[in-house]
Amino acid sequence: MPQLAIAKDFLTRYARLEKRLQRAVDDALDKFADTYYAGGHLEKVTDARDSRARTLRITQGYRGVVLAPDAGDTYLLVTVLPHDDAYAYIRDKRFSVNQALGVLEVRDEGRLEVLATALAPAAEAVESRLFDHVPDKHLAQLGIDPQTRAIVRLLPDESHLDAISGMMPAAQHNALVALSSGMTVEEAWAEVSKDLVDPVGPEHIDPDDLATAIRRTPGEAVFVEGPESLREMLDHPFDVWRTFLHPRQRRIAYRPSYNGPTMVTGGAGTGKTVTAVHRVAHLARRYADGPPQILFTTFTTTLDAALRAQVELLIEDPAQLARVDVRNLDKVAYQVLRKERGRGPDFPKRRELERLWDEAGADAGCSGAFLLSEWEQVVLAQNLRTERAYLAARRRGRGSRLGAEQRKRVWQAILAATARMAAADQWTFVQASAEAADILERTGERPYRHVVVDEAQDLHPAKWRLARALAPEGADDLFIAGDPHQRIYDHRVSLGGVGIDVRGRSRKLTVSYRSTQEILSWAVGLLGAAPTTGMDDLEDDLDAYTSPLRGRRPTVRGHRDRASELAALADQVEVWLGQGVEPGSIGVAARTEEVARRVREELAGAGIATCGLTGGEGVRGGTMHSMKGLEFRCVAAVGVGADLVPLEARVTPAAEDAIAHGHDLQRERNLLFVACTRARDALHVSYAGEPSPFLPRS
Ligand SMILES: Nc1ncnc2c1ncn2[C@@H]1O[C@H](COP(=O)(O)OP(=O)(O)OP(=O)(O)O)[C@@H](O)[C@H]1O
Repeated sequence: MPQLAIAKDFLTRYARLEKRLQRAVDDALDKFADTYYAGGHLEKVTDARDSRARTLRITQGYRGVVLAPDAGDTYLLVTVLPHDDAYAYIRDKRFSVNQALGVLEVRDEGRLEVLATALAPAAEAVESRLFDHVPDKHLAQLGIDPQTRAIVRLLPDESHLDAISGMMPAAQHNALVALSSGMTVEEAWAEVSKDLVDPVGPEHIDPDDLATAIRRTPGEAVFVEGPESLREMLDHPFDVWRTFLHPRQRRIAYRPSYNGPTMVTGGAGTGKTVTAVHRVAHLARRYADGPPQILFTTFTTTLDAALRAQVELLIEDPAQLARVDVRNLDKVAYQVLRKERGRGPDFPKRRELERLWDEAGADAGCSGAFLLSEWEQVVLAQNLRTERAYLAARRRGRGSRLGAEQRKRVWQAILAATARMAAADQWTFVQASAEAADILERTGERPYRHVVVDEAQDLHPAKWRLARALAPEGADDLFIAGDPHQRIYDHRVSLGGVGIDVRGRSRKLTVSYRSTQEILSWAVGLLGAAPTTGMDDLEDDLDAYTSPLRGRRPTVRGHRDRASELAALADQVEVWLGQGVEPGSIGVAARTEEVARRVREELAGAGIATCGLTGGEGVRGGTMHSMKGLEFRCVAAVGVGADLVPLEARVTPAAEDAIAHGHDLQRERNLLFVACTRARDALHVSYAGEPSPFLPRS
């Protein structure tokens, strides 16, 4: 049976082609698919470096590159490129099977040859070279083949190793990076083999067996079952994640079962959401009928729609799809309350509630806003039921200190306000979650079997208690995805504190598929040096966080005043639009509503259509908070000056509470990090007056 495989690069390049060219690719593939066992439409190229490489004619100006075996019947669609680039590719690239790992690899042999000649004098000039201490035997054990070894022996230092990363097979480069960082050969092997789909021994590796090598490399190339599944893939080219999960993501998502709550962490864009969506699909396969068994949830309604769209793309079987509820926890709490009480709770506007709380707070000498947040952030967060418990509670992060007498008055005011809310049947969302969790605890009812939580770092403890109570404790009860570096609200939850134990079941993703390395390295600098505590109470770092994507460094521009900053923003947006970036792929973020509004006015004044961050026609604009969970090709972060970032009104003064001050500053840093890491290809940061102290000094 002939076998057809498609490489990730083919799909990602196809996604970026104009519609006209995509149609031409479709036609060429249709013809090819009809007869591909004969290889009839493929063209052999006389000066091809790898005799198995062929071109597939798409149009006069475009070619597909196909790898065709000498014998057998496996074809790999490698990439699709403008005519000359395709021929240059075929002249320079060679494919091989890694002799230690068994995975498919590709190298730019043309450039490596040039480099070897150029490196020879530099290698002569130094006394010792980077890998002098590593015997050939160890290099071979790690899959470094003789050709690569010849170059490796010439490398004077790590900067040269970095420089050849795009030319040599990725797995071999990873092994060398591991060795150069001081690892032993055993440690380096553990590092490079950890993403293997199936462990292999060299004795089982056939250098000519491309089909098996492709099977061992599902993050880069996969077999398609036939023309229909190829069509299906090409119909959704931007959804590369549906097919090409990184082996680590796949292992986490498709592990048959976990014997308790599981957590996935990782920097922005490492595919936590994607992994969670695949986990949902995996769990859904268990159920053919009955009520929904899986809740997929996150903390805002705006993200619900995006998650639902992804789930619908991935789960094709309507019966399985019907077993999944995608909704945020506020809606779930509403349903639990409605079922219990026969009617749903009413959630008045925050301002309205604050007025009610203002009245209750008059005696205690506190504003309604302060009291309301004291209730939600201390009382409901810690589930305090009595005055005694409140008097003894830690009020971490709450700013102003309260003496015992003052606390008693605050407690009384809270009782009075909550009684008035109860009489009017008014609720806050946090309170509804706390109440729903209590109801489930009391009744023992468990509406779901599995709860999958995305953006977990920002859930209020009451919502965690609800999440915990929604599914019975046991295998696969909770699957949690989040990044503590992206905390942008005040909830610093310890999962242990809400009865969720993820010890031994915590996994980390480190490769960013969204932002380029240039954007990522710059953005990590915004986070500062303070250690971050993860949701499991352990320290979390972004040390191994990298991106395979390369691009331009972010630009940072200072301006005299806001008017000139915004005028320059309009120019920048024009440049992006002129480069062919779709308006909806440009996102502009500001720290405050006020600046976000001025941005939209300025762009509209310059004749550029704008809309909110999540929908509509035009360039998208909004606050940094509402950027969470989104992504854009180009991002402009505006107003990143000392006047707005950090936003003084949101930072507890150090004199009042030093710990709260530190937390608030970190949260402001995280917020800027979140906004900047929404960018895939380009990031532009600007300010008026003095720069934000968070910006790296240039
Ligand atoms: N294995 C993969 N191959 C290609 N693209 C991927 C892969 N995994 C994720 N992506 C893409 O990378 C981007 C980021 O993925 P995702 O939103 O899941 O990351 P995240 O870790 O949840 O990000 P954040 O924490 O910033 O919200 C998306 O465009 C997604 O489609």
